[in-house]
Amino acid sequence: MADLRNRKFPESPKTGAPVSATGKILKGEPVQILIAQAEGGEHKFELDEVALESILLRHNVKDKKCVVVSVAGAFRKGKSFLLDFFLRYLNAKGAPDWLGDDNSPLEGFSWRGGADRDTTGILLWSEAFDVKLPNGEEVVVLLMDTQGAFDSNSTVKDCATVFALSTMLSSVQVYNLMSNIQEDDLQHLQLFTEYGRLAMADNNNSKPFQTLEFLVRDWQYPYQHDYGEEGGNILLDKRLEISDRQHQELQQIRRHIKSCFSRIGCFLMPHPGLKVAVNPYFDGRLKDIEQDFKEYLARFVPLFLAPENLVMKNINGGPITGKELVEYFKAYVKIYQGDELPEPKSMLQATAEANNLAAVASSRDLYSTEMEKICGGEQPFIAVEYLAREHARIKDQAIRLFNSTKKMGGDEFSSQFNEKLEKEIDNSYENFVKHNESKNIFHAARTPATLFAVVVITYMLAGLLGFIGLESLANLVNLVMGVMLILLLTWAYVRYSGNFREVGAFIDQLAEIIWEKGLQPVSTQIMEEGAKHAAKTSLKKVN
Ligand SMILES: Nc1nc2c(ncn2[C@@H]2O[C@H](COP(=O)(O)OP(=O)(O)OP(=O)(O)O)[C@@H](O)[C@H]2O)c(=O)[nH]1
Ligand SMILES: [Mg+2]
Repeated sequence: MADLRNRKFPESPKTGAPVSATGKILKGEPVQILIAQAEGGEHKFELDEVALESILLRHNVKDKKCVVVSVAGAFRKGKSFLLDFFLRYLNAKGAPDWLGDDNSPLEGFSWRGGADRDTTGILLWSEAFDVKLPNGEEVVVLLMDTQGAFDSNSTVKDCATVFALSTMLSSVQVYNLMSNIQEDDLQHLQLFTEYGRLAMADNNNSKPFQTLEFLVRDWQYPYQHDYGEEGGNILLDKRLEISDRQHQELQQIRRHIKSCFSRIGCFLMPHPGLKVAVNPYFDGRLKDIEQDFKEYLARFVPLFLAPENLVMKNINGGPITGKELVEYFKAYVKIYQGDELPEPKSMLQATAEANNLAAVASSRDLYSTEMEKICGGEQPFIAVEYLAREHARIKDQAIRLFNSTKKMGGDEFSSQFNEKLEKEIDNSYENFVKHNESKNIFHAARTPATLFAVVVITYMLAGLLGFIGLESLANLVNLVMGVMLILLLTWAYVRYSGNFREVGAFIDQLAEIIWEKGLQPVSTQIMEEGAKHAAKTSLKKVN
């Protein structure tokens, strides 16, 4: 594919179409605008702004309203192949034999046989097609090809990003499905559109996206529902029907899909024949395609591309020009490159995570309830060692409950939740310890007791110093006593009123320092001396 980054399109003076270096007018080519990158296991998408602007900022596009038709769905299901017929229709400019001759190979967006994915990221056709609406207004039509979902190289996030971006930026999204509309197709649609809706600023309650067309390829039951639009809509009504008898989950999927799109339709396509499906040398020529398929293709394409059926791209209720579309592309891609959106996950991973989180929550509840019984608000202070022993016992009980709860995802997956549980339990143990401490009246009375002791000591010291004539020193000690008294009264006021709590905390800290550095060593010393003295006296008595 041409590298548009380093290439500048000079414009043809007459038509505005890009011209090659040799001056020959190009019919157009697929241009990669969203590039999928996988580096060291990390998947990212990057917008090629130069390539995008080379299409949308051309003078015949930038100020015109745009119609954007995209095809999305699982990989290897003929999306690019179909888009090449869209190209033929637009190139024919209304000619009735637009399907072309029997022997021309099908060209345009890259398509091919084989089991491995072909298209990656998002591509636009380099030419925006000028179309005149029945009311005389000129608009441009853009075609968008997308990376197929669910191939073995893409994560759920990759698939969701491509689908969401193409839905947000197109006016018609063709949801390309094989054989039938299955429940998993609806589930994926729900996941992907929700990922898109999250990224869009929700200015009003209107539906965020425009037209969604379910295109069922290789429809095998025409005897039940006819090929084409009519049969498709009957099938669609059946699949999207909501009834009270349905499970809530099924009802919710259907409600979600209906709430996302302004219009939803369905078309049943016949099988194109074995040459298309399995012949490795098939190059897209019409003579190798079944008549039925060609007939219904000729009905399907104009449903979206005939001038009277075009749907203009609208965002926030207004039509969008090429210039504005560039800005929306940039803004939306940036959202998906950032971290603010939650990561879409596979069904198993999401379920396993929910199971594990629920198990963590019930084990944590068990821990809290049992610990509350031992040292909760109503319970008196208990010895620290006893509390630690009980904590170990109940924590063990909670972890055993977590391990014995049935969870999806396997042991390795659970181990990170086990760690989370342990961390949460340890945190709440710290709180229980603090709470228990606060019930210890000796601890609670430490500040007033310390301050009071200092007041008494300074009072006696001041008296003594006055008695031996050291008046100035006695005054200094009196000053200290006064400060301590003020601190004591302030502390009492803070505790009583609950105001100025930071002042209270400061006094507590000060008292703690006085206790630890001054009173506690002295009192320990006195106690030790006292004990020694008592031991000596009792020894003398015995002798
Ligand atoms: N069975 C069947 N095969 C089709 C149909 N249309 C195209 N094909 C074949 O499907 C194969 C894949 O076509 P592509 O257009 O490359 O498919 P794609 O969905 O774009 O694939 P990716 O780009 O890998 O996502 C080709 O061999 C086509 O011949 C169809 O309606 N039914
Ligand atoms: Mg493709």
